[in-house]
Amino acid sequence: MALSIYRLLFHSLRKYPGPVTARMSSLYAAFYAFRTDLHLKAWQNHANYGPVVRQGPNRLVFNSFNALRDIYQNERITKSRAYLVSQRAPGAYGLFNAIDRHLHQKKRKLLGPVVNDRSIRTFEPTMIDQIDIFIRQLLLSCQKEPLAPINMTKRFSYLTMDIMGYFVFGYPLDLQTEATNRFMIDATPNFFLNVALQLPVLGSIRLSNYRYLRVLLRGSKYRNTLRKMIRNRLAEGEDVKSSLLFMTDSLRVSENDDIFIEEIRSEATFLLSAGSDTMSTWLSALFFYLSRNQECYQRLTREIRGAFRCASEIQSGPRLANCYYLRSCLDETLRMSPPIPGTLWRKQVDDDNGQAEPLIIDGHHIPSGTEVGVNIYSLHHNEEYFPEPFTFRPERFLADGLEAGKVSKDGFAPFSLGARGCIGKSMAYQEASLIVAKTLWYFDFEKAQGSAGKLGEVRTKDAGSRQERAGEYQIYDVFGAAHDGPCLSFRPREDYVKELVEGVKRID
Ligand code: HEM
Repeated sequence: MALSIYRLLFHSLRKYPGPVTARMSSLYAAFYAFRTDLHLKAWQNHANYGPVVRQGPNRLVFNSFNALRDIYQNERITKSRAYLVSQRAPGAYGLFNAIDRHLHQKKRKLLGPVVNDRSIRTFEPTMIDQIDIFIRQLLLSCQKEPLAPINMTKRFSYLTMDIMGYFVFGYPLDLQTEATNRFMIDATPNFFLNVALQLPVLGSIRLSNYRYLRVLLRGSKYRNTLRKMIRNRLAEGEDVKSSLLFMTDSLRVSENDDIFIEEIRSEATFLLSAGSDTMSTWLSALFFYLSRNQECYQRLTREIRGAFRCASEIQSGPRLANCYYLRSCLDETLRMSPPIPGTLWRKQVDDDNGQAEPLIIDGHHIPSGTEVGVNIYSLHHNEEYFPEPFTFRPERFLADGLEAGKVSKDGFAPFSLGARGCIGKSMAYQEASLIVAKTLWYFDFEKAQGSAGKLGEVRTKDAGSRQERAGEYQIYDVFGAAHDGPCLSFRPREDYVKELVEGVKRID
């Protein structure tokens, strides 16, 4: 009680507005994280309280691109200690939770060659093989039952995890064609992570140090499969072993394979999920918006079908890069339904004497010890930067659209920015562009008939639903985004799918 009164009346952040319960306790944000609508709550709070909101006793969330730059491109700011909840043992850090900036830099340097343009180009044929399997499975579903509703969340989750399985370990998870490994796409651990990230105190307790809790969250099946994938990779020899170096905490290869496997397991878990959950959200949301916005669908289809002469031409290069409308559809989807929709909490680093210089964020002097962040969903729906923010309008990202409202681009940050921004951004655009182009080359699609067709639409009883969200794809904030649907009906373009009919594999 006394603590709550202190936080409301005497705390150094007392002048910042916010819900009373949020100003008194972190449980406020944890509650909405538990409900999976914290992103909507943050957006509502900005509408009610303005561009700076106190979302916890010690936390301020901003809604401006100045704040975005001041926080995420600031060398004196690092991740909040709350990220330590994802640590798996004392002293063991991964790329995601390396709070120390020097350690993070070292790890990032090691990962660099794995995701640079050259290695992504080398990987492209494997990626295209997986996309072709996706296309064949769609075709197979159409042949079994014409216009059958197909749940795109499932299909994209399988596809993107299969791609990451090959990318990280050269391992065939085969989620697209076999049911055996499909437990790998469980979002439960991310849900618990997001709740824990709202409770900074857990960063000190480090819940995930408790082995049994970790097993409970990820399940032994998941852990065993990962172990198999790592062993499989190690069996390929010393060169490959060194290529996994970027995933070790010690930044060296352990002599003992068991320790080595343990070291890379948590980094691998993060990487598999970082590169697949996000992609699945992006693609599911885009197909949702295309199925509801006929003009965009028609324009994009014309662009893709006019850009290539045959399917084998659909690969990275100038033709794909010149599909500007495709790029703007991809960006508009990331804006409306960011795959990481929440607030990435940051904190000022103490200098060598344990002191911190005054920190200024968007003109505000921030007391030391305060955690700060920008909520990506709110920023992307800020009317100042994106007029009619709930309308899917890819044109706003085209060159002439940008000239009309240049400010928009500065308020667009689905991959975050700065030293901790997404390292997989180029690969993500490449993968998404190929998947969309290939699908539209071979198929026409539309929203499925009946109640199945509604899957993925905003439910009016959800918190934060207002009339303007009616055309939005429903995501649930679990650090990444959980979602379901859309269900679509596909029509193969007969002259084009003939070449695919051979080699269709049966789906379970
Ligand atoms: C739609 C696709 C994607 C989106 C929206 C996205 C978004 C993000 C965001 C917002 C972060 C910062 C997280 C934080 O500060 O806590 C991040 C980090 C990261 N992402 Fe992505 N990501 C995507 C795809 C990918 C892919 C395909 C890969 C792998 C190839 C990847 C690998 C990573 C890694 C390794 C980090 C950690 C970087 C670091 O801490 O230095 N991401 N991503």
